[in-house]
Amino acid sequence: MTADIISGKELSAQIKRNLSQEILQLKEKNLVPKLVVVLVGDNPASLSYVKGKEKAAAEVGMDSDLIRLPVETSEQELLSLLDQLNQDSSVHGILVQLPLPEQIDEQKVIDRIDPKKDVDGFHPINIGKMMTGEDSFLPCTPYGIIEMIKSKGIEIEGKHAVVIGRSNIVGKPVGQLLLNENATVTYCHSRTKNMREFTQKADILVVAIGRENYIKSEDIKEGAVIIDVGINRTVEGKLTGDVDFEGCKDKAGFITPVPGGVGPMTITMLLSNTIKAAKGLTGIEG
Ligand SMILES: Nc1nc(=O)c2c([nH]1)NC[C@@H]1CN(c3ccc(C(=O)N[C@@H](CCC(=O)O)C(=O)O)cc3)C=[N+]21
Repeated sequence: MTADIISGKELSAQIKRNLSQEILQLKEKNLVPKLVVVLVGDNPASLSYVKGKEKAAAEVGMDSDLIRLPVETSEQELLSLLDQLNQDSSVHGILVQLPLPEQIDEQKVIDRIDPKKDVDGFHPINIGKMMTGEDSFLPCTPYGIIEMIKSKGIEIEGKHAVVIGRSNIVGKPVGQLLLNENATVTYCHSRTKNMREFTQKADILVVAIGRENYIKSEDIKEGAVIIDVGINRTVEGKLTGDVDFEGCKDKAGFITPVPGGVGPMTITMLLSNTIKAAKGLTGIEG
């Protein structure tokens, strides 16, 4: 079998065309959705992601601001900035780029963002609503993954979905969203014994472990849907995922590439969430 490649780049381009249209309509009603990204420190990878977010916002005609703070910023300073942004009615979406320097408690920061402006979907209120299936901001990477699967008309209901990784930003929420779509979900992680017994049974395999070439063709089931969330830099500086793409592409039914897969979709869902926030905060519809 030769896998159908799910291009996050192409799907993103399609979705962004629709988002641009929606923003034009909102602008006619004097609403310009605005995203503020806060970056503490100067980690090069973080800076590169943040630039990607700004570029994507500009592409769809959204306003965005990047607030850069020095690496020695105190927790209190960051919390005060968030209070200001929460109060500022011109700001609809707030994203604090993670990870944060060690003197800052990430959970405290996430908890301080107004849940109505929490376009990352990391606030406990939004996580709770996601679990009960209420309308909420969905975390961007998991949301993008579900959209990628659905874009190919793949049925999720009744499928065995296996998630490798249990982080709060990817593993846990993607499992929850798959469960909301009526999949049977198994979580694997660093303490799982005989992980291959699980991965070989997966109809849908989501890999978010952060290790290059972790999943090889012998680890997957023929025809499976393989979603690669990994972003690893090789010694040569090349970007690769957690899946041996070349090895798996002749066995999988569907597979996502890195780059050009889940990454671009993460940014696109962030834009979508920011439009949702702008509409929710103002009551204006497109
Ligand atoms: N509060 C917060 N929210 C996040 O959403 C968040 C974060 N912190 N911290 C870091 C991770 C990582 N992340 C990526 C987004 C896009 C690409 C992406 O577009 N990648 C391109 C390649 C980009 C390149 O060449 O560097 C691709 O896969 O094709 C990657 C990674 C968002 N994150």
